[in-house]
Amino acid sequence: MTKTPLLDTVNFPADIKGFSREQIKQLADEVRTEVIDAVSVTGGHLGAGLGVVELTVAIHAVFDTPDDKLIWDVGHQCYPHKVLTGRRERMRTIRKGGGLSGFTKRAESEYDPFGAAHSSTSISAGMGFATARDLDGRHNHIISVIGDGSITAGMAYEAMNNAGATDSRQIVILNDNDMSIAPPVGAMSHLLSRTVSSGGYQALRGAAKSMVKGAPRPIKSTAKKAEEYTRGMFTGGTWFEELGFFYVGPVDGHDLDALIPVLENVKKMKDGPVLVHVVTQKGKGYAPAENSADKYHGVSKFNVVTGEQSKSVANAPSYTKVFAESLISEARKDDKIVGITAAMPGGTGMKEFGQVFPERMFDVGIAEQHAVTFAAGLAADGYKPFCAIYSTFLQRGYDQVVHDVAIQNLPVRFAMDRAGLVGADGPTHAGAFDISFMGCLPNMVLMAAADENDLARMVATAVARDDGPTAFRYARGEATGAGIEPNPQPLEIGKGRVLREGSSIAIFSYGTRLGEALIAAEKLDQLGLSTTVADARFAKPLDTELLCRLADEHEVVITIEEGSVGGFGAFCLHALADAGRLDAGVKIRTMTLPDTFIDQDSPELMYKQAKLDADSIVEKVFEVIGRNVADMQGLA
Ligand SMILES: Cc1ncc(C[n+]2csc(CCOP(=O)(O)OP(=O)(O)O)c2C)c(N)n1
Ligand SMILES: CC(=O)[C@@H](O)[C@H](O)COP(=O)(O)O
Ligand SMILES: [Mg+2]
Repeated sequence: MTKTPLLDTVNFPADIKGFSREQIKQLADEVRTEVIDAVSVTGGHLGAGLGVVELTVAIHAVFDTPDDKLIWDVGHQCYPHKVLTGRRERMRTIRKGGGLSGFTKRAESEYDPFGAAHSSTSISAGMGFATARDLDGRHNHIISVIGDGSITAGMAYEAMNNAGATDSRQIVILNDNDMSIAPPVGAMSHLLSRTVSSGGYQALRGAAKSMVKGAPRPIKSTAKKAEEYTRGMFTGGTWFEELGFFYVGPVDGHDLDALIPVLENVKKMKDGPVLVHVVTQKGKGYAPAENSADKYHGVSKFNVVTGEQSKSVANAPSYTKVFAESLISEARKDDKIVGITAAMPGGTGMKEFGQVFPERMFDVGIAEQHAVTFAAGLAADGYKPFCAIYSTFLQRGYDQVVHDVAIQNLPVRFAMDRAGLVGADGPTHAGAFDISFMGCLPNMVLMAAADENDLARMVATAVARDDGPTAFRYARGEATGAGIEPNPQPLEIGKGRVLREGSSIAIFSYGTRLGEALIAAEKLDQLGLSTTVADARFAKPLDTELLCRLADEHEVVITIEEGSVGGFGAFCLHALADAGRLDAGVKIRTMTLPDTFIDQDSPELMYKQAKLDADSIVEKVFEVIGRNVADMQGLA
């Protein structure tokens, strides 16, 4: 007998109330189908969401969102949550310009009480909500859902350490799918694996419902403590119990007959933090995802029937690939070179490096703070660590960059991928600030690659620099197609390059806006404004000699960068001021990312919105010389 579709009747979680257990199971199946279909059209994060379909439906069925606060860690798994919270109709706009965010976002829905995208924040945020509730005398529930990868990051422990010492009710659901983006690493992962593979868990699986049926806070009787430890020894919960959490689990996260009673009982618990250990499968319910190594963590558009993903035609290698191959080439000549990643071997290219040098590649888990100081320790003892962390995620380890690397002047090399705007991941992932936050540090050498050849040379430059820290940034995606010279040589530190000589306008570029600068120069030439284009290559030390020459020999100087205010342009202004060039009245303008956060779109459209494209450069020049394009066209 065909079942009446239920998802069409569910706009918000309140519509699930009153559903029978069988209807809830059917709804979960329909949500899974909906997510697969939507992501096949949009691309995006798939595996994580498929793994929490049942958990999402169960949470919304048992708890009363949005009064009960549901906080997703990272938020890449929130697509089922968005389907059930009034956003089903917009799912096919996800990660598109003007569309839904690919992560949870406060501004988007009252069902998203806290935004995410960077991992491991949910328990801290949850404790904030729980404390506010307690201070207000309210009684709503706070539920944080954090993955087994995300719980390896330091701030998750900071939060558990704090929460575990209070009696404030907070529910932490540990979504354990034995995956990060890559297979998980570290002792916590081993602990959780032991838990789930233990005979105790297997034996308890059938008893999950009764395990906490009406379970009050553990009576501190010997018998009860013995039972707790027994359970803990079987199920690994002891570690969490010792931190002050009432541990429940492991529970099969796809078995709604186990999950719902557990959550209903947890909901009745009266005081203190509870950790519910839920075991799920990333990619669950979609064979191409279940059978893939990365469980379809992040996908492009795909054929639902075959699972085959659409491939974009690349005319040039990605910057990531150029970095990986350059580092491998350098490491063949120098056995002191080691590579470090914080749970992103694939995205950073460290996976390729590790395939060639398995004993010299270290994946430390989602632990950027640790990654930086781990690298500092290696550098202090004679190694050449390349710490490959996306610009945005390096923000998580910034004090370690200052305190453990820069102050001690240790030769750590920072490979900052995803510099600038990154497109679909939006503002949380933009590499917008590293020029500012790295360039202000004494001892730091800071570079930006404008093409693949310069990236290869910057890797060589970083290898060669042993007398202090070096950082270099490069963009997400495809390089320019300029090619790479054989045996790329180190750059002369602090020296830029001039790509075209003019006499009226000078564009001083840092990073991959160089391409737009060259296009703008052609346009300006045609309009009678002879234009020089120079690539700074270094934001620190700045090529002050070249900059002063540009200021002395041109009417207008424009600086441009894929970074926030307070970066390359600011450094240029400092240098010109100190060299007395500003007294001389040179007309200088700095083109940076706007002092706002830019929502997701294609990178091209985002840079147009940021006014960092060729037409905007031309516009800026005309603004400075007080003419409009029409006048000048008359001159050309
Ligand atoms: C601070 C930070 N570092 C790295 C990332 C990149 N990242 C996104 S999801 C993910 C893996 C998360 O694993 P887990 O929490 O287990 O979630 P799952 O994908 O398995 O559901 C990583 C490393 C991030 N979002 N934030
Ligand atoms: C959710 C998350 O933070 C990662 O999956 C990130 O989206 C990867 O970014 P790239 O696609 O640029 O590697
Ligand atoms: Mg996981």
